[in-house]
Amino acid sequence: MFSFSRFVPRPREFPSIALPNQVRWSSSKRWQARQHKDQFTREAAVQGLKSRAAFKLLQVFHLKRLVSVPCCSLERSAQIDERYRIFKRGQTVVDLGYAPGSWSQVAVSRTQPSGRVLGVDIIPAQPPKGVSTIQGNFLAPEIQAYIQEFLRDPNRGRLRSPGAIDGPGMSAVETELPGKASDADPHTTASERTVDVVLSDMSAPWHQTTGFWKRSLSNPYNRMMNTSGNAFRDHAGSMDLCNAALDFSSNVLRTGGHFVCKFYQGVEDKDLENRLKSLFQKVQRLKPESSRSESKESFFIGLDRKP
Ligand SMILES: C[S@@+](CC[C@H](N)C(=O)[O-])C[C@H]1O[C@@H](n2cnc3c(N)ncnc32)[C@H](O)[C@@H]1O
Repeated sequence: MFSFSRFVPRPREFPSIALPNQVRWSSSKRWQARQHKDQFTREAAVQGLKSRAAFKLLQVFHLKRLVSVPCCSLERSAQIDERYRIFKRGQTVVDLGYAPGSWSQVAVSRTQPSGRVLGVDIIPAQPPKGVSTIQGNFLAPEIQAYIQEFLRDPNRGRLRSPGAIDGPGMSAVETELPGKASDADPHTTASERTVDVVLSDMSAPWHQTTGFWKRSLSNPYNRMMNTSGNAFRDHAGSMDLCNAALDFSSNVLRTGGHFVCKFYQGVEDKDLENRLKSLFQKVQRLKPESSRSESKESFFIGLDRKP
């Protein structure tokens, strides 16, 4: 149930800098050339993953356990998970900013056959098999209320028949544009918290500058940029998104549940880390190998939500 007409990008909060066409063109060419050479991009294509971002998630979890996994297959990393049990079968995982969907693919592969994975994104995208999705701005209270309503029913979005995601042509379990929901409930009781893992790879979508001719649902990167190139702006935007993801987690995450968020480093990340420490037994800050060294991108992982 996608509708481009209902898609309203988050308003730009800072004035844009107009770039001459040539500059835009050459940076886009550089991006394409770099993607082509990158080992994680190639490996993601070989493994049928929606993007190279999958390796960031795999490595963040494995780094936490001090296991070195330079560029491993989903199968190999599943063996490592078997030992450490970060994801488990049957779990509920919420993937905030899921598009194009490689983190959700990892989550589905770990939680199937009885798990459920809910992806939320502001942009329309073709969800990976086995993933339910809600399209909307996560920062909007009515979207969060809708997500919470979805999660409250523990069977909603769960695969109906085990093994169904392997069937040809099967796509999302449910895909929705939100209708009406009551306001987000900031005071959920422990028994109402149904989520085992919250993932957030959200980064503020800045307005598109190239690739307007593409209209492919499965390649949303051609319509949205994820960083602005301005370190302060990226940091400030990521702090808003991470803090919102953390507030949401405190409402929906079970005791013992886990949280991962990507952020862009800057002056406020220590405050975020302290907030994480008040909710989780263990908190780590990680920079996996697959995260480009020149970027200020980093990850927090919060393990074992306190009661
Ligand atoms: C780096 S991409 C995520 C990649 C994804 N983890 C994967 O594995 O394919 C960041 C996503 O966050 C989404 N996003 C950013 N701000 C958002 C918001 N306020 N609400 C929902 N999604 C948002 C963007 O649209 C974009 O698709």
